[in-house]
Amino acid sequence: MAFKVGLLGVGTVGTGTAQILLNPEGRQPLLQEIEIHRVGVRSLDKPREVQLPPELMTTDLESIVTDPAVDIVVEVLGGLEPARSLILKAITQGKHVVTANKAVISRYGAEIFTAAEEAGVYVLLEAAVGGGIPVIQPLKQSLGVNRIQSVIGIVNGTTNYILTRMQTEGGEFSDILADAQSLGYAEADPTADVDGLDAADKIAILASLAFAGRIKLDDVYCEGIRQVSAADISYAQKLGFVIKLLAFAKREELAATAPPDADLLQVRVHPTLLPKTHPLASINGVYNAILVEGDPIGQVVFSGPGAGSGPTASAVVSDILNIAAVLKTAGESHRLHPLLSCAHQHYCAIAPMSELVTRFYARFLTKDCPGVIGHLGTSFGNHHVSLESIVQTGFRDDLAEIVVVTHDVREGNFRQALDEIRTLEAVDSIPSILRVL
Ligand SMILES: NC(=O)C1=CN([C@@H]2O[C@H](COP(=O)(O)OP(=O)(O)OC[C@H]3O[C@@H](n4cnc5c(N)ncnc54)[C@H](OP(=O)(O)O)[C@@H]3O)[C@@H](O)[C@H]2O)C=CC1
Ligand SMILES: N[C@@H](CC=O)C(=O)O
Ligand code: NA
Repeated sequence: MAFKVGLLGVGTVGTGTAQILLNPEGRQPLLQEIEIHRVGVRSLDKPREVQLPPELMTTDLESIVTDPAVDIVVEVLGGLEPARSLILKAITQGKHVVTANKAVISRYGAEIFTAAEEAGVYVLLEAAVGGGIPVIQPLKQSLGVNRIQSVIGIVNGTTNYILTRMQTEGGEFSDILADAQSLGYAEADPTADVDGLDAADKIAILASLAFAGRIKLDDVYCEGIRQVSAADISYAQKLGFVIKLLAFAKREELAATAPPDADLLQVRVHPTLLPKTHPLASINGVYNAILVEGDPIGQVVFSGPGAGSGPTASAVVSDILNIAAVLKTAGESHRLHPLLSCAHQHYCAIAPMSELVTRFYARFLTKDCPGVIGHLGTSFGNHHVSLESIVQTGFRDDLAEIVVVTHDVREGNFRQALDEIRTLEAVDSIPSILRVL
């Protein structure tokens, strides 16, 4: 029996997917039983890097998801629509779905997984987080017996590539972004990468799996890398840190003033100063890594290429293979495999950022007058913010530049201190505020 795939999209990921499926030799033997039956694209005239028989190609994507011969629909179109509608249509037609689309899953996961459960089909999404890195299935299966405490990851290849190159060669942000686009790492609209939205989609998905509940994307705090300047990268380096865009999902120890709700999660994305010795600090370029901490396993790090054609296709095809394997062994009348399907019902409660307890790095530009450092210290003290270091690092445009690193502090208190500092006559501006791990 051959399993028939309807492939929606032959861009970066679709091309890699077709290349694996068309060249099964030397891989898992079951791949030889999977064939590409139909292929949907936007333009039939576009030159393609993979040779696909022209009679398989169509621009009528709906005809693929309703084709009775198709067993598995692979959605690698990107964007919200028509991807969401086509996934839902495929499900109601009884097709299994494989998708790399974290934007659709993080927004419409509840609707999609409910429909899939009702229809008795799988929706697998290994490629949606960490590209080629196996992390979704390990969270569902191999780590399923653990109580997860935290998931911390570098989950966006484009921004990690940009930050790494800014750090190593001090290049211009826009030139480096253009390189990331030409390498196929960036989203069609790269603001999703740069502004942290892609990482927010991904951590919402990981949090949902790790903490067995649904996550409202609006609850995920999100800051991108636009505000990270060459000056911050350089100061961070001198202080023993690297700057990474980190995504966090954790049962956070909350400040004493927080509501006594033991199950509050922190789910957030922001650039972070990371000690150079931290396991995620050496993850560079398009590489991603996800550090999972659970009981009783302790810490596990998953790392590998987080974007790009071949690596992402590896994850897509592994999902196709998983479905084919289950269908082959279970036959037509199978029930959904509980370690492959997804059936969360309740929504997780997310703690407000004001209750987060973390260290901060802040850079101030001030008039160069006596007592400024003292005034800053007093304002921080007024709001119970204890400082680890405060140094005048030099001058910028005739203004004194002062860099502060705090001890652990409740974010709400730190923000109040900054509000007071902004009113100080000597303070010109606060160009950077970054959290420190
Ligand atoms: N690129 C990467 O490294 C990674 C991407 N992903 C995800 O994979 C998905 C695909 O990304 P990627 O391959 O980079 O995207 P591309 O833009 O490279 O490819 C998109 C493909 O879908 C087709 N397509 C898009 N919209 C339509 C439409 N309305 N009708 C018909 N065809 C359409 C395009 O057709 P045509 O070729 O004719 O224009 C193209 O073949 C996204 O969800 C992305 O987030 C996940 C992990 C990594
Ligand atoms: N644009 C994304 C692609 C993979 O998900 C990234 O840069 O990580
Ligand atoms: Na993955």
